[in-house]
Amino acid sequence: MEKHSSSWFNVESVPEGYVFPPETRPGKLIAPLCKAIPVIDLGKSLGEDQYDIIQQILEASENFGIFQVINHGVSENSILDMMRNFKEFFGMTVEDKESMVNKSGLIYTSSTGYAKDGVHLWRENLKQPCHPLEKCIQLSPKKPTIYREVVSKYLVEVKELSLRILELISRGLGLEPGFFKESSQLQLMLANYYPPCPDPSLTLGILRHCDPSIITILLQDVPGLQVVKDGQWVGVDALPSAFVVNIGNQLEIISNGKLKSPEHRAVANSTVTRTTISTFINPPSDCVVEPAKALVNGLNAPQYSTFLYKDFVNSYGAFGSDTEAILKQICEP
Ligand SMILES: O=C(O)CCC(=O)C(=O)O
Ligand SMILES: [Fe+2]
Repeated sequence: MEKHSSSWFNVESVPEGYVFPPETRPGKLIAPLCKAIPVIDLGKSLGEDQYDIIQQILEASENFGIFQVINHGVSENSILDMMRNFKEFFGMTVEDKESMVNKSGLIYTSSTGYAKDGVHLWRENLKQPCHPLEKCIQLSPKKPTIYREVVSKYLVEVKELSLRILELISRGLGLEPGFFKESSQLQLMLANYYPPCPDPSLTLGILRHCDPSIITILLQDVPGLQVVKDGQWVGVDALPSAFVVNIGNQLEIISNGKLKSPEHRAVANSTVTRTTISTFINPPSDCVVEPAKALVNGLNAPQYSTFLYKDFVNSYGAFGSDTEAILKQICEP
């Protein structure tokens, strides 16, 4: 077991335990920021442009599986406070951070304590369960002092945004209003902290994966998120006050493969710290997941079988983040 240090990343070269094999590391090739990923103005989704916004969301979800939203209704203060809160949280000593999270469900992971296939990720992270929110917040860190107030306000606002986007998607797919009510009940938040890295071509902040959620709403302060588009890694720009919306595996399945859940990863950079907050909208564990009946007919055979969400999640133990293997095992029709 390596010894925890409050500054594992203050090094001149990348320690051996953080170097990924050539086939998984980012390498020297820079993934260009992809300007074609749509930026959708949700401010227009309430008025007469609603139909147009729904089409933009569906098109982006089919072509990229990812898009950004602006004028989304989450307050500027909430966004700034969240970033401030988590920069302060991750700036504390490892001992302080660890002392605050020995509560059920709340998990702090320093990079030194966690290895994926024997290699450490270039990040620290904090997993914050959110359901039910009032109870989870009572078990949240007390430091920074703004933590509980800021995080609970943000989560309420982001939940509202997530449900709004799902409602637009259900209309676009031709499903009945409230279609996602049951499958979108559980919120889960991850705060990620990627310090500057002496050689980002060798390391990874998060390995290539698809999110096992319905959708994910990501806040990022600087670029570092990459998605696979037409077989190539491309970067997702960090726009001020925008959210990145990611289609999760479950939504791909419910839409019978019409909407795509993109493979993505996070890379570090050599100059600045990157902080991101992922908020996942997940089904409850006993939720039955399957292609929506309205989308399956004589011309459109089901692409996936019916399964329980918990079986999908539990298969991560056996398959890691190999989504193809999970889909084959759990939901091949
Ligand atoms: O930090 C990022 O850019 C990506 C985070 C992510 O993919 C996740 O939390 O699932
Ligand atoms: Fe992700």
